[in-house]
Amino acid sequence: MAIEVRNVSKAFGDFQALGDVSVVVPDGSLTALLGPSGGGKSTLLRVIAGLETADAGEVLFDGEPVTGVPPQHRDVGFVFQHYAAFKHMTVRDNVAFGLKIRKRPKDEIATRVDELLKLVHLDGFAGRYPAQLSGGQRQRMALARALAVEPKVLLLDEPFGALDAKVRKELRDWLRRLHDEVHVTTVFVTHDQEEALEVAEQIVVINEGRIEQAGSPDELYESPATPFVMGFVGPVSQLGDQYVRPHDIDIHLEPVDGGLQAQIEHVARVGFEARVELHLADGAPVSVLVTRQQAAEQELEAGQIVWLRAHRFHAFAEGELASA
Ligand SMILES: Nc1ncnc2c1ncn2[C@@H]1O[C@H](COP(=O)(O)OP(=O)(O)OP(=O)(O)O)[C@@H](O)[C@H]1O
Repeated sequence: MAIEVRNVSKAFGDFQALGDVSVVVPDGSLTALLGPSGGGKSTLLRVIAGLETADAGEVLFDGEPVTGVPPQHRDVGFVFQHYAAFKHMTVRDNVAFGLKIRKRPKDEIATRVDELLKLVHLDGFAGRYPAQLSGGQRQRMALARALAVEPKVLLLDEPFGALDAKVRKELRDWLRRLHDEVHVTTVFVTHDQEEALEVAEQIVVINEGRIEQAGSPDELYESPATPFVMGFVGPVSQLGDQYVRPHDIDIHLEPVDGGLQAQIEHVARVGFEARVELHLADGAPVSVLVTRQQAAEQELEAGQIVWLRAHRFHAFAEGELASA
């Protein structure tokens, strides 16, 4: 199901959490709402779910306004960061819950729950209780439970936020594969740019209640609309009025046309790359990524004076860099 958010505003008291937000989530897509804490991501997700009412604007599901439709009638599955499982119920019963209250036939429930447990790789865990699962397994159970009633939309609010880095990474890959299998329109909230870039087909960058940019991971990385987006989706340095990715800067040992003089502070060799930290004449820090081979050929070392010139850069009329 396609979702359209049209000119939605939402204030809490005199605080504007969302200001005239418009965004389209294509049918069957996997979309990330990405941005810093307090930017309005959860509020937007909750407005889509019907858990918050917008002050102005509307949400449309497949072209139909859903204003006034309560959450339970919106056909959405919802998973939060801290998933509240029924502790006294087994994994099987937790997943079956939505189907039971919809009074589906018993054998249909059994078949569907088996399918879902397999889908989330918990087939061996049906008889366990939530307390006997790891955090990652519990979130997978939450997803199975949300998927059980075949929602048209899956809304995930930092579903892996409370888990450690390694488990998050596993679940990310898993969510991506799951989406390839079931294709339900999915919107997930994250403040982690790597998570958004790796998992999502579309990323909506939200900051201070406004949409900075919506696009594919490549579009955001290659053609950021604002300095905020550029800084939020990847490392960036400023050379005069140019915003530059570290791998788009060339280091020259002699002065070059348009080159800026800089001094090397530190050279760190990481894998097959070398990260060169420098500062410009005015003291501004710059980070450059070169191949290890280039660092060796140029004999780059701390203290050295070099000249920097970008072979690719972005310039913006206005705006400030995000500090991600
Ligand atoms: N029920 C509420 N009452 C008052 N203020 C609220 C309420 N819900 C959210 N806010 C405020 O609205 C702003 C946006 O909150 P929201 O949760 O949407 O941000 P977020 O981008 O999801 O941030 P986070 O990543 O920290 O969850 C925040 O400043 C928050 O304090």
